[in-house]
Amino acid sequence: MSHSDADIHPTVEEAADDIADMEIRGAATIADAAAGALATQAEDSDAESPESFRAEMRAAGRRLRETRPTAVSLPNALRYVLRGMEGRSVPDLRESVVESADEFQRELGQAQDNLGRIGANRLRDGDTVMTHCHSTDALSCVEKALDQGKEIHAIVKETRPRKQGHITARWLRDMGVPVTLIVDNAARRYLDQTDHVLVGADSIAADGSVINKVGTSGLAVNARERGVPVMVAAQTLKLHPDTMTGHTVEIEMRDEREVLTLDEEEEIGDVTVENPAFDVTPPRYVDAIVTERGQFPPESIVTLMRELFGDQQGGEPWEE
Ligand SMILES: O=C(COP(=O)(O)O)[C@H](O)[C@H](O)COP(=O)(O)O
Repeated sequence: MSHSDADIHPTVEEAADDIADMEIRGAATIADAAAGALATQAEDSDAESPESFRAEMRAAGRRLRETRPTAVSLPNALRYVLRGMEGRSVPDLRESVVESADEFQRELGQAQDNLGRIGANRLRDGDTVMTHCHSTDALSCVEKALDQGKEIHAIVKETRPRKQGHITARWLRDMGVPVTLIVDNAARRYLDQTDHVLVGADSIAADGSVINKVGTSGLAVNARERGVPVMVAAQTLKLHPDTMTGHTVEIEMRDEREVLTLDEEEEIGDVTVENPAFDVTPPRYVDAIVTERGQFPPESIVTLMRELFGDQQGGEPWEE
């Protein structure tokens, strides 16, 4: 690496590209990768002064931050690691970043395990869950239920346009769960055979709204109409601190080519394609948000947010 103040490590560039291209995807996995990339930036830095080290870390943080806007786990991870940066010399700063990234990654894994155990208690022996997209937090609940000796079945929504349902189907098969894969449009029909809708979250807002893969809100409304409870598995890393002061969560709009190929467009003719990646499920359609700190009705999540973020003031650590 050269000695310029804002040198971004190739590992950070690669992680940022992979997050933007969804080679690395899912809120928890994105956060884990971002923390790991910051640790590499720190470890390999040849900055000669504390100022240039800090400038490098901020530049790396900004590069990662700009990849995808909706999953708050990403800025929450960057805040955790960069706020842990302390020391007066480059070696001290380096050590603090590496330690803080390590601690973040350990806590993330631990939170997912704890959340899984709490969520598993909602599932009974023989239950069928319906999933949407691919959520490691949601699958942790199924895994822990299996550990408790329960038999669980899954109806897995394909999840157009990227078909993350295929990843979920593979993970569940690896756990030994019988899987029925359905197209998204069949979900309402199969709710009659479903005991729980089980999804993850990219962000949870202060009013208890759940921001998750587009299609989650329609599924939740249908589930309410059919009397099927909706369970959202989301570790506290998914709580969005800015929403406590009235900010809304930005919904990522992705490339139209995920929906319509060039060949298809040539056949149809010129049309406008909209491809929002996420949507907002209002709290009244959600029965429980399961976190590593316990399960909450969505309306009361703000209390937990105040406890966790109440004292956080000031600018973003990658902008300072
Ligand atoms: O919506 C998605 C992934 O969207 P994308 O595929 O566009 O990233 C997942 O449900 C959440 O990120 C939660 O996942 P996890 O529980 O693993 O954090």
